[in-house]
Amino acid sequence: MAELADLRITRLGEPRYDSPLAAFVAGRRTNEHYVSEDDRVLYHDTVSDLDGRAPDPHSWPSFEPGGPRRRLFFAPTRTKVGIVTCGGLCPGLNDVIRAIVMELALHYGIGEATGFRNGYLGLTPAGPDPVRLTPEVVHHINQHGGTMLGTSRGSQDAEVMVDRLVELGIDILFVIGGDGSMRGASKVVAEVARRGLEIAVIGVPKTIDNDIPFIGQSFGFVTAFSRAAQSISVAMVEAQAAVGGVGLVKLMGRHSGFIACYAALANHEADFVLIPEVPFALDGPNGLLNCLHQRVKERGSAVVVVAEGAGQDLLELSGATDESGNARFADIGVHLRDSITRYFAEQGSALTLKYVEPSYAIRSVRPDPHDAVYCLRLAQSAVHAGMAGRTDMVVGRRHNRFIHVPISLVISERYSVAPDGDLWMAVLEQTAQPVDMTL
Ligand SMILES: Nc1ncnc2c1ncn2[C@@H]1O[C@H](COP(=O)(O)OP(=O)(O)OP(=O)(O)O)[C@@H](O)[C@H]1O
Ligand SMILES: O=P(O)(O)OC[C@H]1O[C@](O)(CO)[C@@H](O)[C@@H]1O
Ligand SMILES: [Mg+2]
Repeated sequence: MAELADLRITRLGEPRYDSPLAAFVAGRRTNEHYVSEDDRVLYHDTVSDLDGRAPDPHSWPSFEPGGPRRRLFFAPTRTKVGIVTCGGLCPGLNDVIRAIVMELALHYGIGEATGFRNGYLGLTPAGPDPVRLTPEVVHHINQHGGTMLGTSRGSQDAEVMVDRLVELGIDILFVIGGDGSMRGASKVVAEVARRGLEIAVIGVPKTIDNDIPFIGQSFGFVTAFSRAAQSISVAMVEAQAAVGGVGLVKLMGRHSGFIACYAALANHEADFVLIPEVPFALDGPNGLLNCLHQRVKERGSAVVVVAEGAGQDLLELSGATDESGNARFADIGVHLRDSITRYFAEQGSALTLKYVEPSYAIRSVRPDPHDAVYCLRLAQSAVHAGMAGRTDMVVGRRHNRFIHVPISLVISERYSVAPDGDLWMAVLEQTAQPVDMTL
């Protein structure tokens, strides 16, 4: 839960220039489709959340709304902008890059941006040279998945990165990345502030895992779980056609099981969903093996969906990490495949197990139309925020309104599936798996 003070957005200074969009924005008042720039978007959305609060709504926790401002901190046409994409791929990265460049060009008269290549590495002397991003260069990039700028993991020194921004005269840096990238962005902000510079850092939060808090939903997530749902359908068709058919689908989701839950709910085909947030046992009456065996006996086949971070307590962890310090998990998919095979053999039951792991296929694709629109609108919000001199923030959407969220907040915790929440309840209702699979 955040309080009003946690939701304040940092400004580089007083706005100095009239926006080319001023006439368009002037006179608009908050309504169901738009939030005026002087208004705020409430954090809470239930009556009980507001019980006991002071009567003045201005004291309630609320977000600064996204959108164009009448006055700008940076001069239209003269501002220098950098863009970087970091961390794992996600559907829509190219859409965000394209929309930032187009918004800068079309509305603010800024004809080009600097694209830093291969993530934060591109902001250091050891990295590849930056590229010029013009409307012509980015025009068709949204037709492809991935990122035209490339990406990377691995830590870079904030002082070195700020040196590079100063050297190139960058006024606004757009960081398109996940939780790790936002931690990196926060260090860049701190270094910029330490030197007393006027460089804005604006995040566009990206992760197919949907594990970033306070932003509503991350772009690319809908596309990713839609692709994952196709793999579940594949597993179901294979399982149904086989004798003692079991479809086992392993999906991405390091710490948060949103992809597994949504993909499973999408077409009602999963019998068991296993996620990092909810422990399960293999053995025992409610353990996966017995329940799965029963389900196959009753229905002829079954489908198990497992997120990569689920059931790690059942495995031996190596303690290894990737270049960014993220834990490298033991392979729960292979462990389940072997355990199920052994158990069915012990029971003398027929088993045809089809193991499906879509892996990168769910995140390297271009976004579905829903995500493409979301990418575009997040990018436009990010540009408006940067031009108005906001910094140390990311864009998001809450209650269907675009908002500004301090970076400190989005890196303060991880968003995950609540075991007592609506989403997990929906999964339990749809799969009819035991509520507690550890008993
Ligand atoms: N605590 C941190 N401080 C500074 N930089 C960080 C920190 N954590 C991560 N970074 C940097 O941010 C970049 C991306 O981080 P990471 O590889 O964890 O991906 P991410 O942004 O979390 O995206 P995703 O989890 O969706 O793949 C890397 O270059 C990494 O070194
Ligand atoms: O193999 P890579 O590129 O490090 O990415 C894998 C990780 O990235 C994520 O998709 C998050 O972007 C995780 O779910 C997954 O474990
Ligand atoms: Mg991450």
